[in-house]
Amino acid sequence: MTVAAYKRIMLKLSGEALMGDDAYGINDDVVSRIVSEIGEVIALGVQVGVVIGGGNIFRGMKGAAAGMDRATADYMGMLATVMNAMALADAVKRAGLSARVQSALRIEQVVEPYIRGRAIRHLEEGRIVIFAAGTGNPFFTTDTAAALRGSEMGAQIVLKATKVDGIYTADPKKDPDAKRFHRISFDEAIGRNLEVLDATAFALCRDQKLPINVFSIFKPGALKRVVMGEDEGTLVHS
Ligand SMILES: Nc1ncnc2c1ncn2[C@@H]1O[C@H](COP(=O)(O)OP(=O)(O)O)[C@@H](O)[C@H]1O
Ligand SMILES: O=c1ccn([C@@H]2O[C@H](COP(=O)(O)OP(=O)(O)O)[C@@H](O)[C@H]2O)c(=O)[nH]1
Repeated sequence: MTVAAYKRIMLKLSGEALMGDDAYGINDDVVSRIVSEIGEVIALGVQVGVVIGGGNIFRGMKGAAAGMDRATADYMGMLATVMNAMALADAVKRAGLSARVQSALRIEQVVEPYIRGRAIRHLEEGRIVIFAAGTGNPFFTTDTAAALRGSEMGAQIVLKATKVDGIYTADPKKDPDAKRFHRISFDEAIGRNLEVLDATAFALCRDQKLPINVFSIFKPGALKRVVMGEDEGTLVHS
């Protein structure tokens, strides 16, 4: 029998990645593929929490840059993550798996509020818990929400599925000579000011000794490889 390296994981899915090649919103094929990959790790007996982004619909910084009040724009960004969470949960259910959405902002006619003990119970029951509305606070990101919920849930690792296949010496979209790290320590990642995750998320994970793996959301099978402890993407360690 194949044995996963982790019993409980916190997966951060970028909102923008859900768009696929579309200009906006949620691409059904992309979401179905992600769901089937999550299904593969659930089948290994791994408990899966998901923190979902909202960048495909609204980003607070963009609103603020256009002259909006930053906190107002950030609340709009958090609401965008609730829509993504609902779409993902719906796709999970269509795939025959079980999911619950918990929101950091109260919106109870729509989804459950975030209640830590209840979320842990859902995970123990084998349900995928989708954490919506980030941390519930403006001026934060969903990367930080993944670090926070990962810590609260007692996850053994935070997995950031994103547009690049790991952490590079510089932004690989801007610098073609950038080299990928297989492993990097928190101190080095923070010291080098690498922008692939925000500093708050890095710092929280470092304090909690919660490792992070950054890998490509577009690479089929990458999630399972990470969960099996194989060399995939970049591991950030203490
Ligand atoms: N050193 C780096 N290594 C890898 N990616 C980097 C680095 N610096 C900046 N990036 C950029 O960070 C992006 C991922 O961060 P972000 O856009 O916040 O992702 P997400 O939407 O998945 O949260 C990548 O698409 C990449 O262009
Ligand atoms: O704790 C949080 C998490 C998110 N956001 C807002 O929600 C938006 C969408 O989240 P994010 O940019 O992290 O999504 P992603 O990049 O993963 O698509 C952000 O731009 C912020 O405006 C916030 O204010 N607080």
